[in-house]
Amino acid sequence: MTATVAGDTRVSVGSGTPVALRVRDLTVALGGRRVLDGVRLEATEGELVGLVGPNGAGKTTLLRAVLGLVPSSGRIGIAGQDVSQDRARTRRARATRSIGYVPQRHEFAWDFPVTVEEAVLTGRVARIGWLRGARAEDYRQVRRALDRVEMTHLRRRPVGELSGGQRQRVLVARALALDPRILLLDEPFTGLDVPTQEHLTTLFRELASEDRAVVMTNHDLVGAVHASDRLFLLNRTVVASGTPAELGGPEPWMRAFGVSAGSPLLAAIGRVAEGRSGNGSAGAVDDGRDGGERA
Ligand SMILES: Nc1ncnc2c1ncn2[C@@H]1O[C@H](COP(=O)(O)OP(=O)(O)OP(=O)(O)O)[C@@H](O)[C@H]1O
Repeated sequence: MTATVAGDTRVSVGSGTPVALRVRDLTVALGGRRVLDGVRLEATEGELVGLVGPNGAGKTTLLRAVLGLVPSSGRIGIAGQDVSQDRARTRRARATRSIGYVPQRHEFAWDFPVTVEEAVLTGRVARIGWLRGARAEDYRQVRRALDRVEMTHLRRRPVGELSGGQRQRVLVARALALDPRILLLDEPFTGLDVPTQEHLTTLFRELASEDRAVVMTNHDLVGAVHASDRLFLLNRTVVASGTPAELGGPEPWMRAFGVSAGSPLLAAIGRVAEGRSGNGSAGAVDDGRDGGERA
C-alpha cells in the first residue's frame, strides 16, 4: 500500500488503480454517543464495495459523513482531495460533486407532483443552483442518466405512479445526473423482488466497470457476498474487510453481527464453522475474486 490521502494529486494503491474514496480514523458522535469509531475504508475506481453490518452499525451514518452531512473527525479523501471537515468548505463542496448519493427509497418525497425527468433533474441542483434555470447541458445529462437506467420511456410519468424497482432506478439516475466518479448506494434492494435486485446488481456492476467506485450498503448478505469485489464488515468500526474469498471463515461475520457459530446467517452465506457443515467444508465460497486487505 503506497497511497496517502492528503494533497491534490491522484492517490493509488499498489496495483496502480486510483483510489476514489479513502476514509481514515473516521469518528462520529450523535446524540452524545459515539456511533462510528476509527473507521477505515477505501474504494478504488472500478470497484464495487459492499458495506454490511447489523441494524444500527452505522452504515448510513458513514455514507452521510462522507457527504459532510454529519459532523465527523478523521480524514476523508475524495479523488485525491483531502476534504476532511477542518478543510475549506469550498473544496469539500467541489469534491462532493463527484459523489452521487442514492438515499434509502423512503427518504424521497414520492408524493411530490413531479415527473421522472424532473425528479432526475433535481440531481443537478448542486451544479445548476436553486435560482438558475436548467440549460441544454442539464437536460442532456438527465437524458443520458435516464437512458443508463432504462427509464427513458417513462420520463413523463409522475414519480408517484412508479413501482418500487422503477423508483430505485429514478434515484440512481438522479445520482448519475452529475456523472459522478463515486456512487454511494444506501440499501437499494430493500423491498425489491429477486429478479429486480439481480437486474440492478448488473447495472451497479456496469457502473463500477466504467471506472466509478460504487459503495453499497446491503442487508442481503448473500447478494453482497456474490456481487462485491470487496466487503467491509461494519459494527461501529470496521471489524474486517477483504474480498469475499478472504472473508471465507465464520469469525469476522460472527463478530460483526454478534451471532453464534450455529447461526443460520452463517449457513446462508456459506461461512459455517469447521465441524458444523454437512460436507466437512470450512464454508468459504469460492467466488473467483482475489486481492484486498484486512482492516
Ligand atoms: N440523528 C441522530 N441522532 C442520534 N443518534 C442517531 C442519529 N442518527 C442515527 N443515530 C444512531 O446512530 C446509530 C447508527 O445508525 P445508522 O442509521 O447509521 O445505522 P445503520 O447501520 O444504517 O442501520 P440500519 O441497518 O438499521 O439502517 C444508531 O444507533 C442510531 O440510533
